[in-house]
Amino acid sequence: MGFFEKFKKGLQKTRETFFGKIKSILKGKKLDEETKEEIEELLILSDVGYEATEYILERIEKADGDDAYEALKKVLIDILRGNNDLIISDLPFVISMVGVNGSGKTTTAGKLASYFSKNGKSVVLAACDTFRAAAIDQLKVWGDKTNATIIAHQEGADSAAIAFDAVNHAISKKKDVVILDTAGRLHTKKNLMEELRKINRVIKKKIENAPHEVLLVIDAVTGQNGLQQAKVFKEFVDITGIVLTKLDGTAKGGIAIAIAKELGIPIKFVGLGEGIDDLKPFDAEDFVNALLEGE
Ligand SMILES: Nc1nc2c(ncn2[C@@H]2O[C@H](COP(=O)(O)OP(=O)(O)OP(=O)(O)O)[C@@H](O)[C@H]2O)c(=O)[nH]1
Repeated sequence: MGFFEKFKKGLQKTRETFFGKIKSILKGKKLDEETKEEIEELLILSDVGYEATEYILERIEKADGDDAYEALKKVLIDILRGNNDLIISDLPFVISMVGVNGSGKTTTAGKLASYFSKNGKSVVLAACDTFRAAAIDQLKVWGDKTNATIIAHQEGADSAAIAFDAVNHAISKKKDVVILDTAGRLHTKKNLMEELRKINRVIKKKIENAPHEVLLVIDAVTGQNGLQQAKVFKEFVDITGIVLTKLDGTAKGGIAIAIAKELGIPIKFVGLGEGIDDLKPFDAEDFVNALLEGE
């Protein structure tokens, strides 16, 4: 299945419930009071959020053309587009996965390992979430599936030491990509943020520019709550990209637009299912087309 087909399938609920209705309301028309209210409601219900919704409507009004639908499409693409590609600039390239428990971090680390392997890269997966024994086992299963090397210590071990080992291993064995699966929960928020910073400090001793990417994993199903969590992480950690997971499980996929607009951080990948191939590099145009016109 091509990327666009994947987007279409993954966004089916959001399209059928909300976005798919927009074309018949706006195509070939100007935005008037009545259509404006209809669109506003659809956007808000799909978790686009108040701020982004008002911005979108304002932009359509300013566009002042005869086709409000095309104007809307353009605004959505503008909001979502920018720095969406993950470019491997240095070797070994270190990616840190952060986010709350259950957001899909470990699964996404595994899917990313598969994605890079398929693109001819050798991968090291580091089980830095030592808060939960199951997370370590889960990552080991992904290691088997993807041919990635797993670096893990026992439950409760120092996560920065594991990250350090993983980076060392990658340097000495000339591996291409290191993916750090960090903890999503510790006893306090302060502990968690301290731990993430410590991991960064420690790996910088080996590779100055690492981590090259810090990907914040957000569960789309949690909608506006996920956005609030993201704001907390953003305060403490330099996030370089978002992975929005479980888009297939929600009708409120409009959260992608709220995230891009309010956080100003590019979406780099989206999770469109539980399977190993269900993680896709983000493409704003394909995403918007799949959102608005699936059929
Ligand atoms: N439908 C769907 N399910 C997903 C997607 N991504 C992850 N999941 C599921 O979400 C659940 C939680 O994923 P995990 O990877 O365990 O989440 P986590 O953030 O690592 O959580 P902890 O390991 O508890 O820290 C699993 O059942 C995954 O299969 C997605 O894109 N679509």
